[in-house]
Amino acid sequence: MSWQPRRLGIIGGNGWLGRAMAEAMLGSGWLPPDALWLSGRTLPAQPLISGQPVHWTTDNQQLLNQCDAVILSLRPQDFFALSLRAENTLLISVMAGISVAELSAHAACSAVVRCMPNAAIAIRGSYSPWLASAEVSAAQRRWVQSMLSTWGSEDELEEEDHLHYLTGLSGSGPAFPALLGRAMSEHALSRGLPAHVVNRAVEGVLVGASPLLAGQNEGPARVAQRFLDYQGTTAAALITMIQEGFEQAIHHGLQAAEQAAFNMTPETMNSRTPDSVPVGAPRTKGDS
Ligand SMILES: NC(=O)C1=CN([C@@H]2O[C@H](COP(=O)(O)OP(=O)(O)OC[C@H]3O[C@@H](n4cnc5c(N)ncnc54)[C@H](O)[C@@H]3O)[C@@H](O)[C@H]2O)C=CC1
Ligand SMILES: O=C(O)[C@@H]1CCC=N1
Repeated sequence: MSWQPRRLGIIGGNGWLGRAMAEAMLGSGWLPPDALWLSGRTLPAQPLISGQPVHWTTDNQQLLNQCDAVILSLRPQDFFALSLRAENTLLISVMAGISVAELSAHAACSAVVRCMPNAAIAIRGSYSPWLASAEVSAAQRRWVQSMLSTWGSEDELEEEDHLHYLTGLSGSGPAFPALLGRAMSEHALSRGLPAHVVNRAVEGVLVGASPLLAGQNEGPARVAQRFLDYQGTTAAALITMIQEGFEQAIHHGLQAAEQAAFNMTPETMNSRTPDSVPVGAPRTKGDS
């Protein structure tokens, strides 16, 4: 048996992710524009890139009345101020750190899905792990899978802790190669190379070489080892980077993101600064 909502809504539909999700679902032909409702605090200054005639509203209740599946795509710190009753709605959250239990309690809704896409939705290349409350039926799960497939690839998870962890690893996704690229650019520019050459060299590394790593389990580890075994100039760079703490910095960064996701409470949401979540700090929410 299949499940199909009459209409799908996105609360926060004018944001970075909201617009990207809408474009992906429309652009793939998965959703007709008339079946999509988007809400924002104000009506958008710009239509969707695709120019498709979707419904826009500033009234979240109107959106809820129209739609039987609704994606929550507002910032976590705006969630608890949102007045929401979604009893008969399949509620799908992309928000970092707001648990299934919190979603369910705040929205008076038992059928809840959490997923964690990343900014690569814009090119339909997101990896989006997700999990569902027990009240989400098998048919609804299949529908969720098909929706997430328009954003890129997906995996259903069993444990919410794993979603908190992946909020950093894959949810932050494009930010990490971007940081690597920034460090490489800064160094090359400091050595006097022309900016256009630096830009093309870094893009070649991050974008051109990435397909080398695609689709292979353990791919990055094998590729790195092959260069280490070669014992050439690349190994000189890798050995120095490893000795200088490259991997430790990555591990600490992922741990900091996990802690930030796990400890997202109304108190921490508005007060997070780069050093406000110490690495290795004890977990404070939940019992695991
Ligand atoms: N940007 C990213 O790369 C990722 C973001 N996320 C999650 O996605 C969610 C959305 O993130 P972004 O799109 O980046 O944020 P954003 O700030 O670009 O968009 C949020 C939108 O929600 C709107 N909004 C706030 N309160 C509202 C209300 N009461 N009713 C209707 N609209 C309201 C804002 O005006 C804004 O347009 C966040 O919870 C974030 O944790 C998850 C994975 C990746
Ligand atoms: O940086 C953030 O808070 C969002 C949530 C997960 C990835 N990006």
